[in-house]
Formats: sequence, C-alpha cells, structure tokens
Amino acid sequence: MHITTRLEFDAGHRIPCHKSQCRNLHGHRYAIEITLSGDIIQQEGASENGMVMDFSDVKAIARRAVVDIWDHAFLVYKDDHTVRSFLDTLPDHKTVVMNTVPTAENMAAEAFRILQVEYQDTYGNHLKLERVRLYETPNSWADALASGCTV
Ligand SMILES: Nc1nc2c(c(=O)[nH]1)N=C([C@H](O)[C@H](O)COP(=O)(O)OP(=O)(O)OP(=O)(O)O)CN2
Ligand SMILES: [Zn+2]
Repeated sequence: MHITTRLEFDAGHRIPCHKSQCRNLHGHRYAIEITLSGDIIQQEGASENGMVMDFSDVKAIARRAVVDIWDHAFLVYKDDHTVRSFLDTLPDHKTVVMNTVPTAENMAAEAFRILQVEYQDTYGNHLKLERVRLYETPNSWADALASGCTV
C-alpha cells in the first residue's frame, strides 16, 4: 500500500547561472509530497489500526526535519558568494545554505536524503519512504525516488 501527504511552504531562492529569469532573487509557494509504502497495520485497538502511518505523524516528521527549516527562508547555494554576503548583512535573517543549487531536483533529493532516515518502521509493517515530490510551481515538479534513479 502507498500513502501520500502534502505540505506547503514559502521560500526564496535563485539559480545563479540560469540563462533567464531564475538568476534573479525570487520566491515560490513550494509544495512537498511524501509517499510512503508499507503494509496496512492490523492491530485492533491501536490508533494506527488500518493505516500505513497516521498522516498527522507523516506530516509532523516532515515539518520538523524539512518544512519548518525551509519555510520563509532564503535557500542559497554555498558557492553563491554574492548573495551569501548580502544575506549576511541582514540581522537575524533566515538563510539556509545548500550544498547544491536550489533547483526543484536538488531540493527533492535533499529532502529525500533527510527524510529517508526519519520514517521508522515501528509496527513491523515494512514502512519505507518511496518518493519525495517537490513542486516549485503548480505546473513544475521533481521526483526523488527510492530506486535512486533521480536522486
Ligand atoms: N528543471 C528545472 N528547471 C527550472 C527550475 C528547476 O528547479 N528545475 N527552476 C526554475 C526557476 O526557479 C523558476 O522560478 C521556475 O521556472 P518556471 O517553471 O519557468 O516558472 P514560471 O513561473 O514561469 O512557471 P509557469 O508555470 O510557466 O507560470 C527554472 N527552470
Ligand atoms: Zn524559482
């Protein structure tokens, strides 16, 4: 069985060497979808009975490990020295320095890497993170998959 839940957040970024508009500082209303697989829990009387994992628990983990860190932050590539220097001048600014250029692909890969270890199989139901889908706009997204082909 597969389950998916979705969270949204706002963040700023730029793609420093982009051929067009995306080299400018701008922001998105991002959405992140978390897909887990596992057996349906069969434990009479348990809160999770009939579920792969409680959606609220899936979201709480994603919020703590990724969404709350990226929300209302500016995501800056570590080698984007111009913007990093500027951001450093802003007192108490929420800046997240990324090891890769903050494209949808790299953000999906990074979120997958972070979340993979967060979803623990506490019911012995083979719980596994299968996919992180990161929407940069309503029309464009990237998938990081457990198979590793896009991570
Ligand atoms: N493969 C990728 N291509 C682009 C990315 C990316 O992360 N991966 N990012 C950008 C820019 O960040 C840009 O902000 C988004 O580009 P685009 O989809 O063209 O934005 P629009 O607002 O024009 O989207 P519409 O859906 O057409 O309104 C560029 N490319
Ligand atoms: Zn963008």
